[in-house]
Amino acid sequence: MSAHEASSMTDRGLRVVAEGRVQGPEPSNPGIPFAADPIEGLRVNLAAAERRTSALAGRRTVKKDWQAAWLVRALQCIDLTTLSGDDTAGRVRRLCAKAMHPLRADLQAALGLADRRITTGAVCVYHRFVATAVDALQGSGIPVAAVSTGFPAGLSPLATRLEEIRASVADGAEEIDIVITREHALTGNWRALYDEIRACKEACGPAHMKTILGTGDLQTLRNVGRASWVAMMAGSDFIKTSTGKESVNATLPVTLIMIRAIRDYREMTGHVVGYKPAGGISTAKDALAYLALIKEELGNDWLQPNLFRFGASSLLADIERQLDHHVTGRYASFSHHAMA
Ligand SMILES: O=C[C@H](O)COP(=O)(O)O
Repeated sequence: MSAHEASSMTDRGLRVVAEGRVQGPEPSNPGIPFAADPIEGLRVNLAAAERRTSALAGRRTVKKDWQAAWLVRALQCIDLTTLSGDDTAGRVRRLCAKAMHPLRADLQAALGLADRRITTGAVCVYHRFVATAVDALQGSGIPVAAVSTGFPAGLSPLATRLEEIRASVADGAEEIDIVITREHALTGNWRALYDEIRACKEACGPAHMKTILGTGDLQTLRNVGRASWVAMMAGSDFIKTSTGKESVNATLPVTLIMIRAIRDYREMTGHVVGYKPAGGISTAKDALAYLALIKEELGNDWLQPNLFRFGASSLLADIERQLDHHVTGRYASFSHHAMA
């Protein structure tokens, strides 16, 4: 198939990207005073959650000619992440270069998007590399997200975690991904969890706060739902599943519980909270299943980077590979794509 044929084939789908609002509503959540009722009253039906989500992964969620547009949108929602012990300034700079130009120019042109500025949603790094990333991304409008609370365990003293948040904001991070003390959730000490997250929110100042629940550590979906409520009541701008370091990271059933909590919280308070699944999401097919669930449960407003992000280190490579296939009809090897 020629690039021109592929381009007309995807035109209809890509109009969604071209005309869709990339800058839709922002999260706006000042939080509310601690309330025990939404936590104590929360019930979760595990079997129903699994039934609701099991079909998504298998079914063709989007028809072929819309897939390219959905995949480009998924790409725009990625927090392109490197969180390894062997991270270096050089690796972070390469990651930032990729975030600014996530699609090869020929591929972007073949998709009819040559005149669009397509970037990832953010770059996510350890505090040590915030200044490097801010410098590398200068002028791009791409925010830097920092994991700044003794990531990934989050067990350093609260004062140290708050200081780390303030230091990341001072270095230019516009988003802070905080990690909760899982012990508070596991022991039902919801008030302590609320106070801790509230203190982090204050330390974030103008930066958006994404609260990582460490859902794989929380033992039950009910705890996931309750921790989601506490995080939102305490003022989180986003709630996020995982650090990527737990043995189980983002899953669709966990997503269902968290996004329904977002929906119910908005109904109760009018406040809008974003969602970030993270960890282990590495294929375009996975990404499509998440987008389908978000669309069905929260609606189109959440299908844009202001309210939805994938925390992922390798998802971009597969998305680019699938888009390449869409355009050329052939699969390139992973090594063909930069940062693969
Ligand atoms: O928040 C992002 C995660 O740490 C990335 O996890 P991943 O490497 O499994 O994609």
